[in-house]
Amino acid sequence: AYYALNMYPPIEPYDSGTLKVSDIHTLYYELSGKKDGNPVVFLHGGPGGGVHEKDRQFFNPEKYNIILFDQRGSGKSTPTASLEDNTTWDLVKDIEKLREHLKIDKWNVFGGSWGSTLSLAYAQSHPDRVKSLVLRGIFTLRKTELDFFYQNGASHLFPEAWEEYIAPIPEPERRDIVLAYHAQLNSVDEQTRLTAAKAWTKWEMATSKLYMDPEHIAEAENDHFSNAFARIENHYFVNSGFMRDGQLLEKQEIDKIRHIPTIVVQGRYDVICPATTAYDLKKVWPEIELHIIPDAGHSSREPGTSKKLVEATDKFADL
Ligand SMILES: CNCC(=O)c1nnc(C(C)(C)C)o1
Repeated sequence: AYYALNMYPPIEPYDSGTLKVSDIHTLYYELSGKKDGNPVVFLHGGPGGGVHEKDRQFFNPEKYNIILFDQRGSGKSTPTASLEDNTTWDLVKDIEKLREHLKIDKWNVFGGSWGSTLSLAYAQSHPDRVKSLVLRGIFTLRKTELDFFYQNGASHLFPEAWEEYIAPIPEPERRDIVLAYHAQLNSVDEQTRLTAAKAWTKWEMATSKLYMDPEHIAEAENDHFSNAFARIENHYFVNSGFMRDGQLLEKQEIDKIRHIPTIVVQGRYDVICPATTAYDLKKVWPEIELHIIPDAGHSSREPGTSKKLVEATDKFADL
């Protein structure tokens, strides 16, 4: 329950809406907490993961105006799972469109996993709009990062789940599993797409916590969630996030955001976004506060991680 994770109690939005951001894409967003409070925008993971009602609970609702939205093709945004006009830089533009739509000048940014990737890309593109950054499970989509989780690395720690993940891929295609999945996730045959989407998603859900969580794993059985999550993640990964390898960690990029108060929370046993990337970020950006949680994996909702994330948002609540 939320108190065991040191999170704030469940709350309902005080408002929600949709925002048309391109010829085909419309975003779903929702506002919670204090209407005229300190604004914070939550950038969800995946990409393609969508927001979850529990994501509102990382923030003090008496202090923050909490803004959650589903990125292109994710969650309640439409068209679901669409890969058209769906790139990192389209999402960065969407965040600015949402900020202007909500008449916000500057805001705090919170993101984990892919959400940390997008937070860094957004801050480096619009540093003057970012009051603070709280990042979890640092992910910068370098080839080494993708290879570790999707080709050869995490597979050594979760051999049972790995066997299920590679099952849909014929042996000869296993030398590039992400590419092989791209073919199946974009197949003309709907059943092929769905089978691949569930196997892809189950691999991530099975490995996201220090202790495997059957309830979390069962979320992969949700067709709508898995289809969007798998198709959009795979699309971004085969395109290397539409960035140069290591771009977000380049000194010239970090110099643009070095002044922004930033707290990073990283699980020691995160096998999806291993701690080495958070450490590389710290080496190029020593000004950040880096907390490595000794008994956590990748998920935002493991006790040590959620406690530290709430401490971080409490620290920035009056900025
Ligand atoms: C490689 N993807 C990591 C990521 O962004 C992620 N992992 N789990 C999630 C959800 C919480 C959205 C399922 O996102």
